[in-house]
Amino acid sequence: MSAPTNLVDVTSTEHFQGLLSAELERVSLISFWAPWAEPCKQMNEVVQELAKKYSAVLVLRVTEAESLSDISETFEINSVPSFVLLRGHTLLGRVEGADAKALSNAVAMHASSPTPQSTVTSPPSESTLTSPPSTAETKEELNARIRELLNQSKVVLFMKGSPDAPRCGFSRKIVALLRDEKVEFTHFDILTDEDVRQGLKVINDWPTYPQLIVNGELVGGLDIVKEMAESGEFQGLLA
Ligand SMILES: N[C@@H](CCC(=O)N[C@@H](CS)C(=O)NCC(=O)O)C(=O)O
Repeated sequence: MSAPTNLVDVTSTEHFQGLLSAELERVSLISFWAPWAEPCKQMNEVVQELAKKYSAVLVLRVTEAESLSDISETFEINSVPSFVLLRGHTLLGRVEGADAKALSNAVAMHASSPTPQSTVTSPPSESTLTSPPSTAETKEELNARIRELLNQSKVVLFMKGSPDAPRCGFSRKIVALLRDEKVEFTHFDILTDEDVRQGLKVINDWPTYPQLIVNGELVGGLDIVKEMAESGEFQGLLA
């Protein structure tokens, strides 16, 4: 039996990011599984059936492996099987354990419609051709707002969630690092504002979060800050 084309085995973090970022409006089901875990076998079949039934949903299988541990950590996966539903990068829901019914219900709730879906995109409706409502923020206004956020304090962390309740493993790690280094910082939760989330990526030419800002300028994400802290360069930057 050939696998449906919307069912993809993730091979690396970059592969995963690329697939998710390709269509930010698409619903994805991420299946975290391991070949050694018996309950995953049965759930793999359920996942395959769901992929067939909802061809508009992108189904990504993440096998438990060191090379993919960043992905599991981001979604705070502690056991397999576990499932996460996203729209683009936004979390819609999660199901833990081999609960076929809960998984089917969750997918049914968020998937727009079962297959067959037309692959032809319908022409934009009239309303999408008109200019945005006057209340919408212009690009200039958004950029000005982002500039203010960048300069709200000497050290600003753009992260997912808050320092006390991070919603991504990378954000959690950078908060721990800043706390270890006894750095005072303010934060902005990019999950609360999609415009800032996407706009800041462009301004800083940096595709991911966390983003650490010192004196209004991007220092980097977790990897860069970690390296700088290890070499002592980071402490110098704050002096
Ligand atoms: N290696 C990166 C990891 C950060 C990362 O991959 N973040 C992802 C997942 S949390 C991200 O922000 N993706 C874009 C988005 O969610 O908008 C770092 O050093 O900061």
